[in-house]
Amino acid sequence: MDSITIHTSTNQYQVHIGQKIRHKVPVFLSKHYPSILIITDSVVADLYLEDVKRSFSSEQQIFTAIVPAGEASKNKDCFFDLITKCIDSSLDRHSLIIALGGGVVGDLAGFVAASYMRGIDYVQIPTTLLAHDSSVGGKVAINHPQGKNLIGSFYPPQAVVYDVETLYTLPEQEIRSGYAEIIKHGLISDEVYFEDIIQNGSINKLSNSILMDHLLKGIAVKAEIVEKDEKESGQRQYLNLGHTLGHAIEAELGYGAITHGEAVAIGLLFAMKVSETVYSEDFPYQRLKNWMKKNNYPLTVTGLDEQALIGRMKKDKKSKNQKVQMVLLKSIGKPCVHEVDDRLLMELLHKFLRELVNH
Ligand SMILES: NC(=O)c1ccc[n+]([C@@H]2O[C@H](COP(=O)([O-])OP(=O)(O)OC[C@H]3O[C@@H](n4cnc5c(N)ncnc54)[C@H](O)[C@@H]3O)[C@@H](O)[C@H]2O)c1
Ligand SMILES: O=C(O)C(=O)C[C@@H](O)[C@H](O)[C@H](O)COP(=O)(O)O
Ligand SMILES: [Zn+2]
Repeated sequence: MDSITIHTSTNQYQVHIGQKIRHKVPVFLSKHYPSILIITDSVVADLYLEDVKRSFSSEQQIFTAIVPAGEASKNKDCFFDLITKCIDSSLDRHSLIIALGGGVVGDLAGFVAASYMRGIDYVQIPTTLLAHDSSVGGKVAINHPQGKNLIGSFYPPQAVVYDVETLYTLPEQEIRSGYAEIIKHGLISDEVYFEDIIQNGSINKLSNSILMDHLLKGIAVKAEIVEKDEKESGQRQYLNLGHTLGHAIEAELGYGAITHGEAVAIGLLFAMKVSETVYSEDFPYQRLKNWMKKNNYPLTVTGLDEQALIGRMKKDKKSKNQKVQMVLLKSIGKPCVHEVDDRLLMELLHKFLRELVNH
C-alpha cells in the first residue's frame, strides 16, 4: 500500500492507495465516529456499499444515501435532499460523511459535509480512475445550470481511502475519462511522464503495473500542487489545464452528455493549439490527438455554438473582468496562466472546432 500525506491550512490528511482497503476503512480514521452517513450512487451502491458498511463495528450507526449515477446529480436538489438526510439521521458535529464513488459523489458529498452544521468531517473513498484527481485537494462543489462547480468550497477530507481494486469494474468510457486527467497531470509536470502515457498506446490494454504507475504519478503531481496552493491563488490554476473549454462544453451540451474527462480531453487539445499561437512553440498536438482517437475519445462533438461557449468560458472561476484566462503551456511541464483576447479566442476556437471534425 502507498500513502501520501497532504498538509492543508487546517489539518493534514493521508491518501491511502491499495488493494481491498475498502474492507477496513476504520483503520484509516483517527477518530471513532458514533454515526456515519455513506453517500454513494446507484451503480457504486450495488458494487461496493456493503463492503464499506461491513467494515464498521455494529455499535456504530450507519446511514446510507444513494443518488442517481451521473453528473446530473451534482445539483441543488440532490444537495438539499442530502442535507435533509443528515438532519433526519440526527447527524451532529461528531458524525462522519463518507463519499463512496467517483468525482460526482466526491464533490457532492464533500459539499454536503462542508455545509451541514457549517462543516463536519468527511472521508473520500474514490472508485473511479478520474477520482485520483477529484478525491485529493479538497475542492467540493455542485454545478449551476450556467456553469460547472460554481457553488462550492475548499474543504479537505479527513482521509482518502483509494481501493484500486474497485477500478477493475470500471467501463471503458470511465477509464478514458480518468486518463484525460492523467494526461493533464503529465502535460503540466513532466514531458517524460506525458510521453510514457501516449507512447503506451491503448489504455484498455495497459498492464496493471503501468496503470498504477500513471495513477500514482498523477496523484503525486496533484498532491504537490494543492499542498503549495490550497485555495488556488496561483499555481493550483495549472490543474485547470483543458478545463476552460472543457467545462464550457459540459455545461453547453448538458451535464452528463459527455463525461468530464472527455470534455477535458477536447479542452487539452484546444489549450495546446492556443499555446502554439501565443508562444510560437511546436507541441505534439497531432500525436496527442491520434492517441485520443485511438482511445475513442469523442472528438467530433457537433452543434456547439461558439459564441455561447465563449460566454460560458467567461463565467469560469479563473476569469478576470470578463476576460478569459486560460492555462497554457510554454512547453510541456511549464504551464502558465494567460489572458486570451476575445477576438483571438473566437478565431482560434472557430478554427479548432472545424479542424476537430475534419481531421
Ligand atoms: N474536486 C476536484 O478536484 C475534481 C477533480 C476532477 C473532477 N472533478 C469532478 O468529478 C466529476 C467526474 O467524476 P467521475 O469521472 O469519477 O464521474 P462519476 O462519479 O460520475 O463516475 C463515473 C461513472 O462510473 C460509475 N462508477 C463509479 N465507480 C465505479 C466502479 N468502480 N465500477 C463501475 N462503475 C463505477 C459511476 O456510477 C458513474 O456512472 C465531475 O463532476 C468533475 O467536475 C472534481
Ligand atoms: O483541483 C483542481 O484545482 C482542479 O482544477 C482539478 C480539476 O481536474 C477539477 O475538474 C476541478 O474540479 C476543477 O475546478 P474548478 O475550480 O474549475 O471548478
Ligand atoms: Zn477535472
